[in-house]
Amino acid sequence: MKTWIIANPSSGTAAAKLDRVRELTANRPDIEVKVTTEPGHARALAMEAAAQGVDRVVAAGGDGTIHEVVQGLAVVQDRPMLGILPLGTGNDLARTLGISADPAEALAVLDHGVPRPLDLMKVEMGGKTYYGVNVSAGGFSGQVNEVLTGDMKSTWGPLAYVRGAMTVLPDLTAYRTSLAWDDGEFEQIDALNVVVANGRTCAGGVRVAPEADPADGLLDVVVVRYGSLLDLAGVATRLLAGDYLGSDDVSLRRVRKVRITSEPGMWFNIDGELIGNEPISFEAMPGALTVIAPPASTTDVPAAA
Ligand SMILES: Nc1ncnc2c1ncn2[C@@H]1O[C@H](COP(=O)(O)OP(=O)(O)OP(=O)(O)O)[C@@H](O)[C@H]1O
Repeated sequence: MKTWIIANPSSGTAAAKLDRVRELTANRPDIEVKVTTEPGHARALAMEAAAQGVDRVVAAGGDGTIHEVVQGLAVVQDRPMLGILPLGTGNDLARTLGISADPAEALAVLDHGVPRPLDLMKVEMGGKTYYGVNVSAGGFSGQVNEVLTGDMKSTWGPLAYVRGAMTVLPDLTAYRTSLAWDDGEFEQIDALNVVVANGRTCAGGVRVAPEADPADGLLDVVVVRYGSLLDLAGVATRLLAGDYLGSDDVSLRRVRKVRITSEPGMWFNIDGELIGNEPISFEAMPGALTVIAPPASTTDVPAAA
């Protein structure tokens, strides 16, 4: 079986781990390591792999790298299987799938793991199409994303999100939000944040969709209502503890499709990459990819550990 590892040398922990990956794969003629040279390169390499009949494409990097690889795989006809080798800061999709951040353990999954279906999210905004694989968030999360700099990420690591949230808190916005659900039903909510999730965590382990199943063919849509600051502090605490779905300010709906418009326009990110603040629509692509996951993947249990 032919495997390409597409590695992003600028991902959070690549400097420390990439040489180890090279070492571990040196005697494997079936595995080629391709190192990206610029943003967008991982997408092109994933498409090239498909064109050359490569069986498995391993995204070696963080969620941004997996996102780029997926942009390539989503648009080809014969999709290679996806593998994941976590070299990022947050590595959130790997957490959901139970893939270790240790290179030797993650590589072992390629030999001993099992192919599992993985849904994608087809996202449309401003006439452009994107494919999300982990989590898309708008509103408060988008505002945090806007203030996050590369420096903040390297200084704070997984805590960068909390640092960013502190910067944004004084500017909390109530978004008059319209949600059109797949059955045509329509809802209006004053929202602080909207999360559309395939995976369970973002920003390095924050459990924004603790019950999401990336193989159920559905999107978990979590809406946090705009409330008093006191309530929001409660939601934030419960969010970090992974039980915010129990809050009266938070609702979860599992759907195939949702279209979201808001006033003012919410800034949305997809898998951590900021895309814009125009109306946005999401549609699940059930089992669009096959991912190689550990035999006992965390998606077998209803909530993340
Ligand atoms: N060779 C490269 N040089 C510079 N940037 C790159 C290169 N290849 C990819 N990128 C960019 O790096 C960013 C992705 O980083 P990635 O998400 O993998 O790491 P991270 O931010 O440390 O991890 P995480 O998202 O899990 O916290 C993407 O925006 C991608 O476009």
